[in-house]
Amino acid sequence: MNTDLSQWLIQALPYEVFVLNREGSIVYANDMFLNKLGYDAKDLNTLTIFNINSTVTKVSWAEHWEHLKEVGTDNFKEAHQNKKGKLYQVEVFAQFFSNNGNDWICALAQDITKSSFYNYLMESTEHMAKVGGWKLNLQDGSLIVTSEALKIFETKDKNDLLPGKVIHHFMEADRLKKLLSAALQKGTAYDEVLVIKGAQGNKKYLRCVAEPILKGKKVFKILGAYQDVTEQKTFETRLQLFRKIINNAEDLIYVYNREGKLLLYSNSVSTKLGFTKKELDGFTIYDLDPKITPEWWEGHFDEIVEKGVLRFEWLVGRKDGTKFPVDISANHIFYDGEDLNCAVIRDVSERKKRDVELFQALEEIKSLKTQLENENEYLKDEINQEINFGHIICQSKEYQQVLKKVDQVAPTDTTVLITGESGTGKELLARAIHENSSRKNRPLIKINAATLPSELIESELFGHKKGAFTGAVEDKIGKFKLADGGTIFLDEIGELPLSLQPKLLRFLQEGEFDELGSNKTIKVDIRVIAATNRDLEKMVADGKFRVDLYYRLNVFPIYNIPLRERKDDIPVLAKYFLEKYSNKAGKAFRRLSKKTITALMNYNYPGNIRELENLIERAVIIENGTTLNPGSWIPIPEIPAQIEDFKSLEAVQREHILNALKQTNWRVSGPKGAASILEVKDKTLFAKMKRLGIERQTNFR
Ligand SMILES: Nc1ncnc2c1ncn2[C@@H]1O[C@H](COP(=O)(O)OP(=O)(O)OP(=O)(O)O)[C@@H](O)[C@H]1O
Repeated sequence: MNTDLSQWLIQALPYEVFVLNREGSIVYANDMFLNKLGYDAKDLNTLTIFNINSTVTKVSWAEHWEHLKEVGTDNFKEAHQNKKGKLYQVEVFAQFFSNNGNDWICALAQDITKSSFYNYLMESTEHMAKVGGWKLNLQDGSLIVTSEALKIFETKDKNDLLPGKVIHHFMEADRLKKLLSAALQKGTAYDEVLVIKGAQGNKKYLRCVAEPILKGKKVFKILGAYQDVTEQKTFETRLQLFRKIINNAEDLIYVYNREGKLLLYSNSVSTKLGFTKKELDGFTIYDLDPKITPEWWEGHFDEIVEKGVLRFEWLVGRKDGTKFPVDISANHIFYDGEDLNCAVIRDVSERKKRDVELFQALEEIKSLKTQLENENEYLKDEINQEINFGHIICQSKEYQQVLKKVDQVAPTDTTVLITGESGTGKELLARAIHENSSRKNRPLIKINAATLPSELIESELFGHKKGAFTGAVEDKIGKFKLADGGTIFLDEIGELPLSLQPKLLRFLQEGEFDELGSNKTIKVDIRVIAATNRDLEKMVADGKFRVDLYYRLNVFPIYNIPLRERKDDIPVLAKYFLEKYSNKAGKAFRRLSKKTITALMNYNYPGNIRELENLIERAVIIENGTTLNPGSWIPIPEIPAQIEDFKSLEAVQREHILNALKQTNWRVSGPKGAASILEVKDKTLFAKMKRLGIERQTNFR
């Protein structure tokens, strides 16, 4: 090769060519070298390796020289610096020459800045975006894949990514197979997210994209990419899950900003409150709760921001205007540069209802407990009184008639008035009525108006509140409340003070009363049985008993006949009492002698059965043996029609006139008047009435 040709060749090569001597001086360089580094040919006298590569030192150059001398050639990458100081990357091919005792290194350098930077950039970007590319040439079947694509499939063999093989990485292999064959055969592009299984069995979501390139109608290349979107997908799935949780929540979930605008809400807000989503989308807190003012909201929002979370009770309104109680937990969230209020609202209607029910039940239990305690107290007192009820002894036809009435009225709720002399067994009848009624499992409460001081009767009957009067140091439950559900037995009703009669009347009419010192009306369900040994009709006539009350009580009267009018009962009663007191006293009496019975039958018993009972009790104490014979204890029969039994003339007249007036309904004059019946002049009768103090009791009739 001649010198010109070799010179031309060196200049024409697409490389920077330069020759260096042992000292590192550049003794020759082609134009490309000079141009690239910004030097002239005349600079070659002074230019050294140290000018173009600032990292080379004298020592490293000497080592490099020796190394090349030994190995002959070498290939490496370096950074060259141009005259202005700018660096660029080069790939160098260096060769050691020796000629006539002169040694040189000849180097060929190529600027690789562009290719290496873009490669680096591409690789880093692919890695950051987790995108691996591939290109399939259908002409020769060759496949090019990027290193990131291999990483995604966790393989080193690019052939693993050939269509026939890559499908096996996928969990839905058939899906990808279909997509690939459509791309290969018809040139159909695709962009889908599919799942592969990683080496550790972990799921990876891949976005698979393919872009076929066609020549005419024929597919000749396919460009594609796989992107690992597992993170996004997991995030997305989690987001969907959170959304689902929020939307399925029973609780109402709202997110508001400071202006009160509703930014987000759970489905329950719409379903529970009755607003459409369209309505809610434009809502503010003020639309949802018109009670809220901007000042309140501002203060509330500040408090949430300050405290992080606030819990409180509230009433939430539905679209139809109804409201329900809720527990609210309002949480502060700082999101996207903005303070938000995320409120979780729980409907507590059921709980509140249960609380009220529980409270009511507790109150009921409390009141039942007090009632039971009171009943218990009462019953204890009753037991101490040793009343012998349940043993109604009867043989006479007369008394059987009385008991028949008891049988008839017992099952009803009708008010009963038992009249009769003292000791005839009125209380026994009252108990028999109660025991044979549906109320028998509830108490029979007895109150005797004759045994109580009149000022205490009202509180005893109706109860009082603490402080109702001086001495009322605590609440007292009245007998009426105590008897709720059962029967009240008002013994000696004739003794009830006139002042209290209206209150009893109100109870009989309405079934309600007020406790003393309370304006709360109490309603109870009670059957009333009253008893008296007094002539109530006369008391009415005398203005001592209210006529309206009398009629209310006298719904079903039972007259308890005196013992002298049912003498057939004397033998059986006497035997019953003999056994009772004999047993009690530990005596041996078994029977009464005929004489005793005759003697007992001859007596009239003004004290009725109680008197007979007392007699036998006394006899058992005095006498001994198995048969009770007459003794000092036998009462002497009364002498009938004693002088003191006669009424005065005035009393007889008074009674006679009153009877006539009752007949005429207090009409004195006229053909149907009392004067006409009594065959006296009107004037005479008026005068007599005045003298005898007969006055119509207009307030009761
Ligand atoms: N048929 C009867 N069989 C057995 N004992 C009776 C009978 N009738 C009354 N007694 C008894 O006679 C006594 C007096 O009866 P009770 O107290 O019921 O009379 P009362 O009419 O209510 O008297 P008072 O009007 O004085 O209150 C009681 O011990 C009662 O048990």
